[in-house]
Amino acid sequence: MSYKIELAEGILTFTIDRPDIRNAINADVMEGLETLITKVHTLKPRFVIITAAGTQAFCSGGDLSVFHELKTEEQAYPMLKRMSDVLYGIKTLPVPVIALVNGAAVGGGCEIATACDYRLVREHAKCGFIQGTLAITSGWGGGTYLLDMLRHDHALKMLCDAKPYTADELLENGWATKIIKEDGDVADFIRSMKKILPEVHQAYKEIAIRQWQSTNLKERVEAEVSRCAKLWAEDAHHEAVDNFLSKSKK
Ligand SMILES: CC[C@@H](C(=O)O)C(=O)SCCNC(=O)CCNC(=O)[C@H](O)C(C)(C)COP(=O)(O)OP(=O)(O)OC[C@H]1O[C@@H](n2cnc3c(N)ncnc32)[C@H](O)[C@@H]1OP(=O)(O)O
Repeated sequence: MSYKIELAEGILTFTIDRPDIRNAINADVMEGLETLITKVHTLKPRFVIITAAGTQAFCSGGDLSVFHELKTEEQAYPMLKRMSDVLYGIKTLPVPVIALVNGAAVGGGCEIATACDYRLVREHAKCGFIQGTLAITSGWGGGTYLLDMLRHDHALKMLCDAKPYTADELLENGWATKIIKEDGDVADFIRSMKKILPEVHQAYKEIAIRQWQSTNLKERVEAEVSRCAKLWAEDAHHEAVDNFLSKSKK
C-alpha cells in the first residue's frame, strides 16, 4: 500500500508512503486520496492532516516514471483531471485540512499542499512550483489556488521562478502558515485551533467554499488542466522529463 489513513483523537491523517521515490503520486495514492475524501464525509473528523513518510519529501509531484508514458494531450488530460478533482475535493472538505509538509514539496506536491487550508512546514523543507523546468504549468489546479491565495506578485513570482523556496521564504510570501521546528509545534498548532468550537471553524469553511463557488473555481481549475494537457504533449516537456529520468539512473 502506498498510503495510510488513520483516525486518532478526532484527526484523520493521510500519509503518502513512498519515501524511496520521494512520495511521488501514482494511481494508488490517487485512489487513497479519493478514499480519504469519502471517509471525511462519513466519519466527520475534527481535522484532516495530509503528510508523508520520512523527512526527505512531502511529495515530489506526479510519478514521472509512470506518467511519462502519457505522450499526447488526450492521454495526459484524464490523469490531470482526476487529480484536479481530488484536490478540489480536498479543498472543499467541510473541515479544516492541514498539510504537514515534512520535507520537499515540488510540482504536484506543492499543489497538494496549496489545496489545504493550512501549511505547517518543517524548517528544512523546500517547496516550489518547479513545473516550469519541465516545460509545463501546474496541472492539478494548484496554480489557480495559489493565484487566489497569495498576493498576485508573490504568486506569479513563485510560479514563474519554478524553483524550490526555503521555509523562511515561504513564510515571508504567505504560503507557509507556520514553520515547524519540533514535534511540539504541531501539537501547539492543533491546540490553538481547538480553542474554538468545531462548528465555528466549519461555518467559516462554508463561507470560503461559497466564495470559491461564486467565483467559478471549478471552471477555472478545468481551464488550468486543459492548458497543461496541451503543453504536456509538446516535445519540450518530454525532453525535460527524459532528462530528469536519465539523470536519476546514472
Ligand atoms: C504530473 C503532474 C505535474 C503537476 O501537475 O504538477 C507534476 O507533478 S510534474 C512532476 C514534478 N516533479 C519533479 O519534477 C520531480 C522533481 N524531483 C526532485 O526535484 C527531487 O527528487 C526532490 C523531490 C527534490 C528530492 O531530491 P532528493 O532527496 O535529492 O532525491 P532524488 O532526486 O535523488 O530522488 C530519489 C529517487 O526518487 C526519484 N524521484 C523523485 N521524484 C520523482 C518523481 N516525481 N517521479 C519519479 N521519480 C522520482 C528519483 O528519480 C530518484 O530515483 P533513483 O535515482 O532511481 O533512486
